[in-house]
Amino acid sequence: MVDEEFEQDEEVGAYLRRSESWLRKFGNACRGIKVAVRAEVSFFVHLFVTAIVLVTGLQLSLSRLDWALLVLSIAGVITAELCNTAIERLARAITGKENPEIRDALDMASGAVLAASVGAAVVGLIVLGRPLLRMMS
Ligand SMILES: Nc1ncnc2c1ncn2[C@@H]1O[C@H](COP(=O)(O)OP(=O)(O)OP(=O)(O)O)[C@@H](O)[C@H]1O
Repeated sequence: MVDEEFEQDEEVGAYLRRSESWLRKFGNACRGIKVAVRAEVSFFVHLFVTAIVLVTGLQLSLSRLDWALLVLSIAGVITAELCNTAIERLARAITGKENPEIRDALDMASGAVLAASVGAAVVGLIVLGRPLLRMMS
């Protein structure tokens, strides 16, 4: 009986510890986003463009699929920008000297942001272009 209660307490304790660790991971992830938004001017540009796209989308009667595409594209750009910022931080922490491998890594990370941004711009044009023209004509 005492053993059973002890086992149950252990299980509850392990469950609480797991939840705490998930909460901590979530907190760390939010902190990462906050640090990146404060440190990178380009984040403000992305957030500004995101706000314009969302407000424009709300004016037009977009389908659920259109909204899904817009949200996915925005998330893709923000994800690429976060990875780029993280790689820049790591590069700075590793060395302040010129290094061809670091140059390649930084340029690839910038390429990821470029690819995600071009993709998002194309999706934005496809999704918002026609309804915007219809609204203006
Ligand atoms: N340690 C390094 N060794 C070699 N090349 C580097 C190094 N640090 C930066 N570079 C080169 O300089 C470019 C700009 O790097 P930097 O980290 O200053 O990015 P940034 O201009 O702040 O870009 P972003 O606007 O994305 O923040 C890199 O893409 C890379 O080509």
